[in-house]
Amino acid sequence: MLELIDLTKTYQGRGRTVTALDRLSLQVDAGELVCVVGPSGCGKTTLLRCVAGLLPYEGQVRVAGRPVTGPPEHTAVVFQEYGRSLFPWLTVRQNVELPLKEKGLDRARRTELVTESLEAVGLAGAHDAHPWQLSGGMQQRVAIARAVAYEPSLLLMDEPFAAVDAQTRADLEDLILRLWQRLEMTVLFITHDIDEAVYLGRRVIVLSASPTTVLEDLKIDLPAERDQLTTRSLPRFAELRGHVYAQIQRTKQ
Ligand SMILES: Nc1ncnc2c1ncn2[C@@H]1O[C@H](COP(=O)(O)OP(=O)(O)OP(=O)(O)O)[C@@H](O)[C@H]1O
Repeated sequence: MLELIDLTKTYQGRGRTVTALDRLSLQVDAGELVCVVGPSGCGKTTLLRCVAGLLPYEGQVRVAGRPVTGPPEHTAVVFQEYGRSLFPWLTVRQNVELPLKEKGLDRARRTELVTESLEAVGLAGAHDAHPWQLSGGMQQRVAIARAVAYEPSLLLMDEPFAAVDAQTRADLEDLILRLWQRLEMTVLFITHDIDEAVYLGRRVIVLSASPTTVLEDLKIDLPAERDQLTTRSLPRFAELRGHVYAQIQRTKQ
């Protein structure tokens, strides 16, 4: 589904060249949920933006076999800044519906998808609210509803829960797990939170410090059914998070 081969990204500016990604290779199969972690500034956002077709790059990025030269088809992105990703002058319903109009779906199908997705994220009663009338966690739910209503085969998430409180974050993590299982999407989830990566991911990709490449591709051998309390108290969970933590510390030395 997703293939990165020798992906390299350099930023040029004011006489300075930053190599954010250095011949990074990675493969994600259809239907996988893969988390990417790494030290601050290592290029996680850069990686996601290359895959989303928002940045030029060197090397190869392919989604469903096609080279990425712009936003790939059947792909949705959820960013960290929910405040900036929703249109404040549109209602919740209109925000979720907009990409469906662009996709050319008829009104009946759009209504069906908007209703279903808002229900799935627990916002069935908020259709006519404006984003600024909602809490941060609710706004991020709208952004998630908008992404899943689009019925993407690839969902890209860039630290989507970094700005919400711990309780909301746990709820949103479980929401993503449910939606992923139900909709059979491929999910690439960027986070700086090691616990979150181990809890959500079936694989965790640990990135090195800049110039960045893949330091480890770790299979998360926890039971498939995850639960905030049970999963996080498993000895294996503690082992895996300790291992990833040590790897990231090592990259900082
Ligand atoms: N537009 C830009 N121009 C120049 N350098 C940039 C630009 N965007 C990012 N960089 C540099 O590229 C590197 C990777 O940045 P990026 O934002 O992708 O990292 P990150 O891992 O997502 O960071 P964080 O964990 O802090 O969110 C950093 O050294 C950053 O300074």
